[in-house]
Amino acid sequence: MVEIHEWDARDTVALLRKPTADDHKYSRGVLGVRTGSQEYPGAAVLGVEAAWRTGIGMVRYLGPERPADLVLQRRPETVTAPGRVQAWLIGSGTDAATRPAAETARLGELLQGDLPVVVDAGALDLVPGATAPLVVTPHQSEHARLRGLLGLDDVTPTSLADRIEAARETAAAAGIAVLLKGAETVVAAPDGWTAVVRAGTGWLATAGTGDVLGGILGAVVAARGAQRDLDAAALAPLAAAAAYIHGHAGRGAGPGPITALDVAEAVPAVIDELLSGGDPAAR
Ligand SMILES: NC(=O)C1=CN([C@@H]2O[C@H](COP(=O)(O)OP(=O)(O)OC[C@H]3O[C@@H](n4cnc5c(N)ncnc54)[C@H](OP(=O)(O)O)[C@@H]3O)[C@@H](O)[C@H]2O)[C@@H](O)CC1
Ligand SMILES: Nc1ncnc2c1ncn2[C@@H]1O[C@H](COP(=O)(O)OP(=O)(O)O)[C@@H](O)[C@H]1O
Repeated sequence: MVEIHEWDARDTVALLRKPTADDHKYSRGVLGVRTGSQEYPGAAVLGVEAAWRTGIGMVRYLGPERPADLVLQRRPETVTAPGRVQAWLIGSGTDAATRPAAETARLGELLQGDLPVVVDAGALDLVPGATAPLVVTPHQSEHARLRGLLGLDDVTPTSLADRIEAARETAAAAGIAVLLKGAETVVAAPDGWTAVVRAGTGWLATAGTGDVLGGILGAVVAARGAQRDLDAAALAPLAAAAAYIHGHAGRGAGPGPITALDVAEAVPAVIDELLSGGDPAAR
């Protein structure tokens, strides 16, 4: 019988860290971001906004010019010069079919590196063969495509039990952490550790909320990566924490219709509540 961890507020706060008098921006974590494209520039803005709102020392945005301009308009604190980072976020707002060869080569280097990488959307095709510690964030259709690339059955399971089984199989086969998005988010580590996160609201089913999740997760990983080395097994609980924060930010952004940017803006209140000993699920 597979043990499934029901992820909660206490699990999440255990992975967060309040800045202290000893901190400076590099010790709090630096996230490198290569997201967005000519076709989907907004995804870059959403991910960068969410990363900043999650609480991080620095975000370096190193994507194309059009999204970079929009990112800087929204968040002038974003650094666009290359330099030291502790984690990468790639793929949101990109399409593998139109990705320039130079970008494929650059992403390939990151995926063969030592730093943890959050892989979303249009970079999921690069997962097979990658050796860096990875956490992938597919929705159901992206997960089915990824499984096909990995030589696994191209299934699109719908029941929770089947989604759990599929996510676990993908994680074990590729040696990566898998965050399978949905109303109930499933997180699986390559060693079999599995969690379900039930934190969201149906209002999250709106364009760009997955890009926001990528930014939250990137920031959580970079913050933790600034403290210690992370392997794929260590990335799975961080993914569950990010999904928990994201779901409760979605709830907090409501009660009514919400946009993806609303979700990013609601993240600080969730983190403050968690670090103050509160339980957003009790609201
Ligand atoms: N403002 C911006 O810049 C934004 C940019 N974005 C960027 O757009 C890019 C394309 O991402 P995408 O998810 O729209 O397209 P893609 O994976 O090709 O979908 C193909 C098929 O998959 C399904 N499907 C989709 N979602 C599902 C779900 N949650 N759960 C289950 N199934 C789902 C659905 O199939 P159906 O169910 O209709 O048969 C759909 O037809 C990507 O880079 C992303 O980051 C977006 O984030 C929006 C905001
Ligand atoms: N019905 C729902 N209930 C709760 N959360 C949902 C629901 N539908 C989608 N979500 C969440 O919203 C996000 C959508 O991500 P994604 O499908 O990648 O959208 P996009 O590509 O537009 O950013 C995921 O975090 C997912 O878990």
